[in-house]
Amino acid sequence: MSELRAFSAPGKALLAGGYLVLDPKYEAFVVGLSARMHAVAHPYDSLQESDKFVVRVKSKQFKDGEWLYSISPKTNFIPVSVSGSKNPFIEKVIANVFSYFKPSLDDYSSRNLFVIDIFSDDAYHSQEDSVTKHHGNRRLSFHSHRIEEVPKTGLGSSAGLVTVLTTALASFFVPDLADNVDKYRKMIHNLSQVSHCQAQGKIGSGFDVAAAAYGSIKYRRFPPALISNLPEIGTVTYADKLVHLVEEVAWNITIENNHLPSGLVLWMGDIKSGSETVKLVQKVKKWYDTHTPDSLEVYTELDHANSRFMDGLSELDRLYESHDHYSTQLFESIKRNDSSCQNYSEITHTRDAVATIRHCFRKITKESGADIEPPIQTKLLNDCQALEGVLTCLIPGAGGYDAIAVIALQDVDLKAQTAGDERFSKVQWLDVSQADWGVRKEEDPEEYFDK
Ligand SMILES: Nc1ncnc2c1ncn2[C@@H]1O[C@H](COP(=O)(O)OP(=O)(O)O)[C@@H](O)[C@H]1O
Ligand SMILES: C[C@@](O)(CCOP(=O)(O)OP(=O)(O)O)CC(=O)O
Repeated sequence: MSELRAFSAPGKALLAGGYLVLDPKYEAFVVGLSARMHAVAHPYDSLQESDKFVVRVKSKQFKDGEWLYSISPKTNFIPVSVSGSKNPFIEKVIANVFSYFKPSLDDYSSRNLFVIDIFSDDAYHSQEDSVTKHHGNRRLSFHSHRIEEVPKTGLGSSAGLVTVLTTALASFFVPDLADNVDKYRKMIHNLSQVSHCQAQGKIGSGFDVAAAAYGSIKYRRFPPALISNLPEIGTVTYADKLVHLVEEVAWNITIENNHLPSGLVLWMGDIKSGSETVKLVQKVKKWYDTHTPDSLEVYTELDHANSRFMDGLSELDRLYESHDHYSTQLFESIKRNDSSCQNYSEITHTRDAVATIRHCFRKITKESGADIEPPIQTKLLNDCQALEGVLTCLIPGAGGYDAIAVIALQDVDLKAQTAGDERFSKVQWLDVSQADWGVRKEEDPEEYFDK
């Protein structure tokens, strides 16, 4: 490509289906966020040598944020770090995009250097030890530490990175990609799932990658064996098997557009102290296996409550759009958040479903030792639930100590309501909102750079 082009992919919040979504039996609801990961692909450049490709990925907001990989058809597209500095997510994206397109060096002689800049929005990382600077027309935070050392807020930075980098790198091989992201969305999604799984060590359900590719969705995962059955990267059969998996195989996945009701918005509260998803998942799995058949009953109850929660939100969405007397009264009653809410089945259905979800998670917390909704979070959520304009609130994703998610009317200001209130002193409201759209082209790539 002879032109600069920019893409972005959203962060995520898993509102329903934590833990269950690891099993293809259950559906989850994940919301795409306004915090986005960006990749700007530069025009083709050339190396002195013509016996390899080089991919240079720069992430200048982080100390030492530059990774240089060489890659060649002669070694079956195994990326080799040139600078010595490695980033597993970037490495797997390069391996898979090259294995998928199998470019020949002859076709790319004198345009075999691909340069991509990564930019990430503030909400992904703790802003301590960072300086905000204007960069082109954008305000970006620059950190004094390496990417691995900067605390995360849990919005899915690696999934955003993998998805947007896959898109940007693929645009070197697909001339019409930049103007047709939709046409290539499934390919981008499937390739990104493969790379993310390989880099992460095959732990996750892939909901974060699916949200990065598609935005707010109802999601059911693919069978994990699809990816674990691939041969090793660099083996002679890898590229063909990858193409077959991305293009031909039925993934048996559910991805359906789904969003928060109009008139309601998401608030994400960051609680600074983090939780480790991998450890929580291990404890929950152990609890599940040692508590059958009761654990299956809890999962079934959770699954039904998740569906009722999603249905309740859809009902509220339909009502909001109707703008009739009933719906106006209903939304005013959420605004007051007083006993009148009891008169509206749409509100009580949604709240009862969330109460059941939270009850089940507290039960699992107690029996497994995995702090999904520990008492301190219960108290915080109960305090949030009583705020003006709040429909409902819960712990997103794997839960733990790191975040809360609140669904509230669009014109209430939780920041102002909770300011100076000791009960909320640990909560930092993130500057994010729901944003339904998945990976997409950004119209003005020049605006990322100083003129
Ligand atoms: N802006 C970025 N630039 C380069 N690499 C990034 C960036 N954001 C995330 N990563 C990669 O993703 C890793 C974090 O992934 P992970 O632990 O899965 O966190 P998350 O839950 O936010 O996805 C980082 O250590 C780094 O390798
Ligand atoms: C337990 C889970 O079902 C949900 C975890 O959701 P989080 O949003 O907490 O995830 P991380 O950002 O990876 O920490 C695991 C999964 O589905 O991958």
